[in-house]
Amino acid sequence: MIRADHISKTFRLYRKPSDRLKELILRRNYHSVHCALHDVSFQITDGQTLGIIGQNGAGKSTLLKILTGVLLPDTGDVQISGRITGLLELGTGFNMDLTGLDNIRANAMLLGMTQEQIQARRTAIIAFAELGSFIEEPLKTYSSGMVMRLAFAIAIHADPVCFVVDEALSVGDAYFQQKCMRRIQEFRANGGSILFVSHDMNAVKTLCDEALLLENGCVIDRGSPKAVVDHYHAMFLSRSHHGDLPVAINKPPEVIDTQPAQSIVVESPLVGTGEVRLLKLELYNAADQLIQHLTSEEPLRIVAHIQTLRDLDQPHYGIGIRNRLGQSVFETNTYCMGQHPPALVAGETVQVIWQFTVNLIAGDYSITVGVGNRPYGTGSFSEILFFSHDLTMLKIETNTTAIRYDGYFNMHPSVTICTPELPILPNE
Ligand SMILES: Nc1ncnc2c1ncn2[C@@H]1O[C@H](COP(=O)(O)OP(=O)(O)OP(=O)(O)O)[C@@H](O)[C@H]1O
Repeated sequence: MIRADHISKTFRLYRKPSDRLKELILRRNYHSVHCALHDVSFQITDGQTLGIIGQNGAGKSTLLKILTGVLLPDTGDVQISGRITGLLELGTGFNMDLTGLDNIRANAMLLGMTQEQIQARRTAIIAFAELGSFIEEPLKTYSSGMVMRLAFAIAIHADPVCFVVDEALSVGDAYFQQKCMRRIQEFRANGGSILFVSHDMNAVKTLCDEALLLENGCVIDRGSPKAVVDHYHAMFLSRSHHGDLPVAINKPPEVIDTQPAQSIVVESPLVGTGEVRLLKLELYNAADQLIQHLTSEEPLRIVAHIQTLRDLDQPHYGIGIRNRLGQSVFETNTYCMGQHPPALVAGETVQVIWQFTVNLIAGDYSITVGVGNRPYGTGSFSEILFFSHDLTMLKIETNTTAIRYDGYFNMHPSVTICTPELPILPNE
């Protein structure tokens, strides 16, 4: 179990290195203070995977350094019922002049392993790292991927209670990354906790039990990975908004509304200015019946009734389908489709009708709706008027007449089996 209570950390920033010396000698203030973490508290239980997300400079690395004992907090307390290891600051504790073998001993000691433990694990560490004869060469001859292999092998064999998985893992090649991920899954299955720090939001949604969003050193959200990642995306979306009215970010729903959403008025979308309202969102099958269930491979019609409260000169409409984990399986908008929807005047209502054949594997899906004005680039909007996930639920059932397949979509493959022709022997 890991418990962080009210962790805060500030750094002193000096304009020039000489300012530190001046401050010491002249006893005057030559620094400004930067608060990297402010009153951060959380707990990770055994076997839990906690995702930590946030934009560059949000405070993720500082938090990890405090948890792993590399940095001391100014205030607050960390309690860990064992060892926490990971790839943090790749190469920390390695001596580049020593061989891989010598570094195993030195690094494992730094992690607090006893001589007996090091001796017992040495062979397994060497075997896991797969460095061949390089294990007897100095680390300065290693590539960064090779250093990562050694660091991971030591860290995972140090009997941690919590393992930190961060972007440093991506230094490894695809083969070794997969090997590491398998080992991490094993560690987790055996009750180990994982702190997952990544900018890969799909991985956060897939791997984590819970996520924590850091912004300017503060925890601004914590909850299901899907909801927290939505909040994170909403922050980015709202930054691209340049409309007259400010865009508001609302808390995304934790639970998808499973009631038929024939008449929903979404007053507070995930992101929106309040200038556009979604009055109704309806799902229809081929027989024109309002539905929440559909058989895979059948046509679906989604009708979004949208009202604008102000004039829109270049409105565009977006639609998305997400799976149970909140991963986008399909999304597009009228701008990306090369459409030019007509301008709208204040008070006007439009019906945006989307039609698909749903070639999705059976499961629970949800619908995302967006409305923007004034598109630019490859599909961004100067004004984000309405954007919300999980507005209604769609349950896709297996189509027993379709082929059996695994994955996300039925790609409707065709297959040809060729028998190699017999070689033609040259005439003699
Ligand atoms: N040693 C330091 N001295 C001064 N400021 C620091 C120091 N370490 C971090 N900071 C500052 O603290 C803030 C948080 O940095 P941190 O590295 O924790 O962010 P991060 O969320 O890990 O970012 P990234 O996603 O880019 O890795 C940043 O503004 C950074 O400039």
